[in-house]
Amino acid sequence: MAFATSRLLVRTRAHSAIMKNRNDSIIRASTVLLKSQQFSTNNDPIRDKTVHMTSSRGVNVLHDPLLSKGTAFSIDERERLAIRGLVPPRCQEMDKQILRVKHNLDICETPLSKFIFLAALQDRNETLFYKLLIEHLEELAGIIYTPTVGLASQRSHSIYRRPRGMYFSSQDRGNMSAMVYNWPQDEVDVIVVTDGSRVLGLGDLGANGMQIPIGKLSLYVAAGGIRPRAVLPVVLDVGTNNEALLNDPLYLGMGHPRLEGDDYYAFVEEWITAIMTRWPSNVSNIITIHVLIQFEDFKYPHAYNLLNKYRDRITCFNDDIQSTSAITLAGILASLKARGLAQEDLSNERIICVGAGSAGVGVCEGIIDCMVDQGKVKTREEAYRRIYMLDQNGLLGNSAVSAGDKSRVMQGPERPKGSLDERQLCYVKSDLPDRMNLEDLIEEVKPTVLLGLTGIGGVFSEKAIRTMAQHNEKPVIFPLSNPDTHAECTAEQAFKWTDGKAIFASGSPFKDVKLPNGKIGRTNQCNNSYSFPGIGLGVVTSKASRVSPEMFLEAAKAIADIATPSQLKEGILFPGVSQLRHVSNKVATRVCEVAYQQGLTTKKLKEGEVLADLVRDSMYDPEYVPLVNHHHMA
Ligand SMILES: O=C([O-])CC(=O)C(=O)O
Ligand SMILES: [Mg+2]
Repeated sequence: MAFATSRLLVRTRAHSAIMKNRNDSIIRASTVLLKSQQFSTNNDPIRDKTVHMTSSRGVNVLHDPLLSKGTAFSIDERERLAIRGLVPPRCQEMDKQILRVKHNLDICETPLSKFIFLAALQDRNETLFYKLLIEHLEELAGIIYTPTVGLASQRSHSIYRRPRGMYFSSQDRGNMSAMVYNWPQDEVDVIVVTDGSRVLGLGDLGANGMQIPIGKLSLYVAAGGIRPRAVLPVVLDVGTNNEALLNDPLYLGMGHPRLEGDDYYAFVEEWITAIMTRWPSNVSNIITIHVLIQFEDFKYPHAYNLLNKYRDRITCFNDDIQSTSAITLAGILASLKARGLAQEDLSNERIICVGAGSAGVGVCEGIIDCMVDQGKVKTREEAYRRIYMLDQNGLLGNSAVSAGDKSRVMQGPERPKGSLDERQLCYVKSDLPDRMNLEDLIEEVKPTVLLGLTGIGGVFSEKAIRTMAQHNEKPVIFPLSNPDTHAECTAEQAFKWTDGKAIFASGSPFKDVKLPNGKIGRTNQCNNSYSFPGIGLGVVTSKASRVSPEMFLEAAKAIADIATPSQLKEGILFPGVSQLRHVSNKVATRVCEVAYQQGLTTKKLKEGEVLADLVRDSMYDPEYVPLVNHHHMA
């Protein structure tokens, strides 16, 4: 493949370009980082690190979560930042602080109370929050991210404490280009934005959807090494159609039905224009300040329409369509190896995808891209024949659309219910009974892989899964909807109904299952958290101007290559969530290579510089650095 042959050359060029970028970004940073030895930092516990220059003093330092160290300020710092006497006398090191916060977290009785505790910690001291998160990533990802973030989103208005991120609402139309200057950071690397219209598999949660960008960006920092001060969570509050929220006096979003049609797209356009003015992306190859926009949890078909509208204009991607696709493809590729097959056998698979929304269609497009890339199918049409897609009415068949009738291919609410758009149309199977149900379809086509992207808990019936097991030595069962309560089946069910033969992956975490024969049924978390942090890190590090489909394809291959043969044999497809930083590093390196290969960045690399090292070195590590006040310097 082309990427492989030129990788060496790309490495050297890419590296020097990125070094220059880093220097540029350090110089233009509003808060300047300098070597500590250049200043008198007498008795500072931390030497040989950078210092952080700030214009803040006194309580403003203590109450800024990006600056605060809680009880860890040194005597020197207390003096020069005018906080002497404002904190308890003992200077405590971070490991002691970690002991305290972990203990306080452990005595929280419910996942939701842990969520609230962690949010409060993040609002007090981000460095400590990220240290704790990284040290206990596997345990805490399930709190700040799926599944608990789902519950926190549903309750967001009643557990509200402090604001985080930015809200743009229907009453802000005409003002967004001024509002963006209310955000205090001049440098933003990643924005995650949602309109709250399809929060995980939970549907329309309006402005409560804010918890999702916050959670995703926490993973961007913890797993992807993006700097905490360079992330911005955003909600576009265009109203909600959720009656319960509209009638709830505590709800904090706009109390009207969603804007749709032209009003909706004009709203998003105004927001994008405001963002691009405040943090311009690449302008005709002259790379200026750069921001990556991740669209998150937009309902179908808005998710696709926005992606298609902006993907060639700005640096953006849609997480549910593209990163879910990358990780699911990685799971299927790894499962081929786990079944003793080669990754190149993908085109021989028969795949059923239950769910035809943004995630379902996105996942299948990624699989098709890979089949075409492997060259075993001649055309995309041939690849489409390997995938059977169902929506809530069964197999996509003739009745939903009289094939070729483009007049029915419409977007948005105007589209007649039950009809398909041009993306879903590709999967219509005219040679099978129309609207066949899942069980009959499995019996008929004997699929090797069963994917669930419906958002509806329990749609994989016992009969469906048992039939999968009849036809496969190792049936691949991926109930991918989030959170766990919306998974198409549980891990217990998948292993029980396949007599322990399943290769299992879910969107939200499930515990391994003890099988009656004493063996362990291994569960895998096939969640886009394996892909988006690394893709973002790669784009930010390489300063790529666009996020290309090849980046997702290469990310999938990189992730599929991580599990060892013995892990694969046991049914382990990915390393555990505790290894996310390692996975992100690998993904980001591959993404950088693609960026250089495709000419999506113009920065030069120095001779001999290695891209993988550069990615690793650019990752944020939560450690306290000495704080110095501008006035003190003068
Ligand atoms: O957030 C997650 O766990 C995965 C995701 O993007 C979704 O389900 O919408
Ligand atoms: Mg999502």
